This record gives sequence, structure tokens and C-alpha cells, in this order.
Amino acid sequence: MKEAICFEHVSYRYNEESDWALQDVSVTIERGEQTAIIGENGAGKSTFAKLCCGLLNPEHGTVTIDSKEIYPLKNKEKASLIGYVFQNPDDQIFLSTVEKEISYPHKDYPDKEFFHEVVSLCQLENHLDSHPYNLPWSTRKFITIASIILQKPTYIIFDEPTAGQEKKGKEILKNILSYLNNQQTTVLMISHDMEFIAENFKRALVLKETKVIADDSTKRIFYNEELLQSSGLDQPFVPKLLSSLYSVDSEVLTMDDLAKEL
Ligand SMILES: Nc1ncnc2c1ncn2[C@@H]1O[C@H](COP(=O)(O)OP(=O)(O)OP(=O)(O)O)[C@@H](O)[C@H]1O
Repeated sequence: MKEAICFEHVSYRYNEESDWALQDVSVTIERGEQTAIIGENGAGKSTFAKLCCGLLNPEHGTVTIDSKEIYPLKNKEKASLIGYVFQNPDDQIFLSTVEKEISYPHKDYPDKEFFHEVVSLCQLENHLDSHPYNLPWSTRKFITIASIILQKPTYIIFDEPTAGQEKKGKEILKNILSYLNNQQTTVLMISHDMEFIAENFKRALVLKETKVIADDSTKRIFYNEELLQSSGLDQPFVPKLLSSLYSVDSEVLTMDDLAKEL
């Protein structure tokens, strides 16, 4: 068995009259890798994520997870392999309290220790009895993240988790990523937040106009100004600064890396 998400020559369009949303994508994300998915609006990132989770069926090619074709699997089996944290939490929330929402499909989550660990990780301790819609959007996002982590999938895809988050929310997310890394949960994250990716991810896929045009370390991608420009992506602050100072290859991506170098 290959422990990975594998796309082999995958193409998808939403209907026969529409243009391709993703074309001839072949990529492998092995277990344990934390990978960012970046690209301009409409490049195909969310389509890629939905194909990964088996929400969409490729028109050409195959998407397998741990050697199983994902789309035909039953929902329960899909959920145990891969969880998808939607861009908009309101697409995912449907129960009347935070506790019920994150415990679903159990009425009473069986592993109490794990439950409280995740509640604390997502900083939801004071909200368990609240109605999710009485809480701010940024907190609703953590409700959806907690509910996916509690299902213990092997892989999790986050769709724009930093959108609408202030510094504190991004800190919580950073802790969540590091927790999942320690738990050996493989994370894919779609984001337009290049600073957050530079700080938290070592690998990135760059999508442009329905295709994966780069699959490389974030260090190489964030120093490739031509690639970033042609993909409509911002260069993070530290690579931008160092590129303007030196015409040398650098490995430095974040302020922390920079402080260590000086
Ligand atoms: N439900 C849909 N029906 C028809 N076309 C769609 C649908 N969802 C997306 N598309 C089209 O598929 C293409 C890829 O869209 P997708 O949402 O995957 O891009 P994206 O990179 O996630 O964009 P964004 O960053 O804006 O979320 C776009 O041309 C988009 O208009």
C-alpha cells in the first residue's frame, strides 16, 4: 500500500459546457508531509481539495488515498481517511451547540481525554454550551477544525484557515498545525497568506490556470520571483527583503530564520 494521496493525470470540469477547473494533474503527497497549496483566484485549489476528499469525481485520471480510489468509498470511510475544513465554517456547522457540533456523529464523544485536549487546542473551553451562530466567525472556524480533528482522519485539508483571523487566531492555528504534525496527521493547506505559509510549511504546490506549475520546497518557491509574479502571488517579507539586498540564493524565509542568521 502506498501511504499517500496520489493524483494521476486528473482532470475535472463542473459540467460539460464549462471550461476545465483542473487539467492533467499528477502529484503525490506522502503521509507526514505538510503541504501548502497556493495560486491565484480561480486557479483550481478548492477543486483540487474537493477531489482529494472524494467530494468530486475526476472526469479523467484517478485520485487515490493510501492506494484506495477515494470517490467511490462510503462517506464514513472517506471521513476516516481525510477531513476537509471548509473555507466558510457556515457550510459545515448545523447543530445547536458547540459540544454537539464537534462531538458529531457521537452524541457523547467517547474519548474524553482526547475531546478535552482538542477543545483546549482550539480554545473552545468557554463555548461548549453556546450556539455556534452566537459566536464570531473566527471562533466558528475553530469549531469546524475541532470537529474534523476529533474524527481522527489520517489527512486533513484546510481551505483558507487564516482568512478572517487576527494575530491570536493565527497563533492558535500555528499550534494546531504543530499538534497535528506531532500526531502524524498529514496536512494540506490552501492559503493566500504567504507569510503564514513561509512560517509553517516546507513544501508547496503552485496552481495556475487549472494546472500544477510548481511542486517544490517553500524555500525555493519563495525565492523564485518570476514564478511568484507569473502566478499572481506575493513574495513574503523576508525573501523580498533579502532578494533586494543580495543577488544570492538564500535559505531564509522568516524573521526567526533571519535572526538566527545574523
Ligand atoms: N461549483 C462550480 N460550478 C462551476 N464552476 C466552478 C464551480 N466551482 C468552481 N468553478 C470554477 O472552477 C475553476 C476553479 O475554481 P476553484 O474554486 O477550484 O479555484 P480556487 O483556486 O480555489 O479559487 P479561489 O482562490 O478564488 O477560491 C474556476 O474557473 C471556477 O470558476
